[in-house]
Amino acid sequence: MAQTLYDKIWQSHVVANINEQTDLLYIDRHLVHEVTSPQAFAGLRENNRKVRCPEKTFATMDHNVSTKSRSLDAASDVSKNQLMALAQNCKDFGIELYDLNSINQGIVHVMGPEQGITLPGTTIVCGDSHTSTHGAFGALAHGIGTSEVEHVLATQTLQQKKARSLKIQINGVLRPTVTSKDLILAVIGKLGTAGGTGYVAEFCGEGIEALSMEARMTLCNMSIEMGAKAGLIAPDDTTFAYLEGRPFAPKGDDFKAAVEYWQTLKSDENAHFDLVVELDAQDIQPQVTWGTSPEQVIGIDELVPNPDEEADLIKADAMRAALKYMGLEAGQKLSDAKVDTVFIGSCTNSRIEDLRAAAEIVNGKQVATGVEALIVPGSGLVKQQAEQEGLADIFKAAGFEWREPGCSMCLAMNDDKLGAEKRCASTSNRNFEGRQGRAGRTHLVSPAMAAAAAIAGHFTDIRGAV
Ligand SMILES: CC(C)[C@H](C(=O)O)[C@@H](O)C(=O)O
Ligand code: SF4
Repeated sequence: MAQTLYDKIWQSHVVANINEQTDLLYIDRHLVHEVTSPQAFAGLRENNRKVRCPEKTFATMDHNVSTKSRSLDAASDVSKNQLMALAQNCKDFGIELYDLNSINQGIVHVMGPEQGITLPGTTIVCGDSHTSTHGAFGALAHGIGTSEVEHVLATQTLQQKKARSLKIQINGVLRPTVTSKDLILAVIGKLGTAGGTGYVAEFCGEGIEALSMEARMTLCNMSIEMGAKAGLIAPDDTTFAYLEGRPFAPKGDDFKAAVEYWQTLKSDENAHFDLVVELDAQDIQPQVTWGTSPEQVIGIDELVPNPDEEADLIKADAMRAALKYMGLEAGQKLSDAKVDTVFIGSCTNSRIEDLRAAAEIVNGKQVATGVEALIVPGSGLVKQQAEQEGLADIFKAAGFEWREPGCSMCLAMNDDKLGAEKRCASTSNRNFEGRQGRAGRTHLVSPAMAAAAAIAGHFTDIRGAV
């Protein structure tokens, strides 16, 4: 029977059938960060258990770290305790940890692919919802809860119920300056934040094949924001080229053999999908969210929608609440809203290509007066590369702050908080109330759109700007 990519990965990882819908799956890679792991390790200790496969478990410090300094002491007391607990747990259980002294330290979803830990056809879990990022490599990757973290640490397996399959086909290629961030925002705008609930979404078509690995990661990263369990993209030559030579990727003949297998990892031509959605890449323009949910999004040349014109009364109420919180009026142009803060970072958009795209806009210009703008690279390696390429100098000369890697203002667990009622152009993935700081107003955009907002002091249409 014709199989989807999801079916293939699933089938090759079944350890046991639990019941008709549920299987016990083998987990190839387990990524760990400081926020969702302490109780899991405590559980192991209580039951006198070991980590089953420490060599398949990788940890990094990201959510709580200060981005102003690489010293642990720069973190708040609560954060420092959590970071120190992670260090102790990794030491006690024999797990590789990229701590603040390591150049490999960074946001867990930037670090995994960068190290070649993320490989096609593998199952990957992490106590973090944006684990979906790794699906860009054709890995079945999703977030898990803390009790599941403990289960995977102890057994290297996980009970899972098979999801339905969703195919998102992108016809044609994106226009210049339109990125995969705009594409996924447009998809979420179309399907809604619950549109993917109960599904694993496979992205395919010409528009996907043309994307770089970085762009594919951005896309899969946000598939969780439409409710999907995971995002998937079939691996191809772009994937293999990215992986070759990475520290944990297979080497030499092993790599060749792996590529042969990886080439089989695609949905068969007649594979059945439970739902199929098609989009035309050429129709997509740079996107900006106007509300407090990623689905509340418009193209840069559209007007903020009017709740009075929304037939669904519940939706209309949510729109009114969002407009109030965001300090916006129905019918206004987003380009008229003054931006106070610009955040370029997060596991969605803090990779080298993202920084290159932002630098291209910024080069030779100045951040608008009164705008606070920060760049937080996704990892030590991204930071180093950006410095070597001269990007850091471009940003610093323009008036951006150039920070140390971490999650930072994506969720403001450290000192990087958006001020109350401040408007932020952010390259992150969530614009919920208070996400970046109490009463802060988040607009999700691509790195180039964020960079342009920093220079202009408001949102602008970047088409034709580069
Ligand atoms: C802290 C963690 C549990 C959380 C997540 O799972 O997504 C965080 O990464 C986020 O983005 O909100
Ligand atoms: S960067 Fe943001 S979305 Fe990504 S893992 Fe960190 S907090 Fe979560």
